[in-house]
Amino acid sequence: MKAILVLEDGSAFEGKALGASGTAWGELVFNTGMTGYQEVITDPSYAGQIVILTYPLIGNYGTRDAFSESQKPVLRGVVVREACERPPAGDDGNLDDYLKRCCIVGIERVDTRLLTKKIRSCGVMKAVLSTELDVRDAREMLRRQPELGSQDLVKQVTSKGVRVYGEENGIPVALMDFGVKHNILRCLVRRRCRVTVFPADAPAGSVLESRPAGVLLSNGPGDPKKAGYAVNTVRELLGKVPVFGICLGHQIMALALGGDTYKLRFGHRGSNHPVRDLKNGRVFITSQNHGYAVDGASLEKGVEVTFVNANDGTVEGLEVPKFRAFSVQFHPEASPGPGDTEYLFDEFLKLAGGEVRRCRRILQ
Ligand SMILES: NC(=O)CC[C@H](N)C(=O)O
Repeated sequence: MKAILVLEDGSAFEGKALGASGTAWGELVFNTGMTGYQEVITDPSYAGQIVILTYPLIGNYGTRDAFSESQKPVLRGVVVREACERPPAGDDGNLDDYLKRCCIVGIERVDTRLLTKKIRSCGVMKAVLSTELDVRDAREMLRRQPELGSQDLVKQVTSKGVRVYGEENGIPVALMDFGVKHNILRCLVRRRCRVTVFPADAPAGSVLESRPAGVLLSNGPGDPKKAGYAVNTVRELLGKVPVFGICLGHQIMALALGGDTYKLRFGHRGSNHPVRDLKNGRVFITSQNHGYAVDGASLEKGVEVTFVNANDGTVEGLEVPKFRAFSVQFHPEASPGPGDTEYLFDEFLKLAGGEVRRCRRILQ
């Protein structure tokens, strides 16, 4: 079956249908990771987006439940050069079957290099991916769609109620779920945390009532400014309990501290983005997936920049010693990508552990 991809700039591409049939529109972005396609496809931060996977062969080691970063993918579509039809035996099906099962439309046999270069020079844009429409109808549909940045996508992916993970007597950590990737939970549980997951609109009072030793602000989709309710909550939490923000959590923390965020032209999405630790000059290779960034010039005194992107100099990390709070734009939980910065969970637990000791002293 044939599929088409029509871009906001009027260009149209024809390829072979991959996954479910149907029509989807979204913001067209690209991810440069060579592996980890299932983790990318199931990352809730891609809500509302059609993702081009730039590595030319995708699906070559099949799919497995264990690779998923959420219950089900919420991205709108997938674009690849070539999808492997017959991955090695023992996997839970090929990419085509997987996307069909998840009702996600895709397209293959399109020039992903050309598409990526287009986005790199013109910036991210809206696109329609369809197995049903002709190019004219797809263009017409595209004209009627709102800007993605105008929507609160966190509401669509956050958990509905409070959930608890990990051992009963573990370090109590509260997690604000803006669209959390499973591996963040795994990284905490592996470190003997008892994680209480709160919906994005939970009030600060309820979070503090769980007596957390630290609060983790998760990754998530969309423009951080559209989650104003979460910014207010984080403003109330700061200073009362150690805070660690990851990606959207980092951006929300920056807004809560009075800073500003802006949209990048085409974002950072991939598994090999170098960041420089400003404390010691060390460079780490990180996993990234973001379209917005914190404006370094907007930060008030007392808010320190800890990491910068070694490619474009954008802000990659913040620290506020007086609030025992820090945050990173990249993904220390990786999945996909290198685990170089997983040590940041240990740093967080050192801050939180301090809190546990402090609480014990007060209780004695
Ligand atoms: N992975 C994330 O948390 C992404 C954060 C935000 N939605 C952005 O695109 O910048």
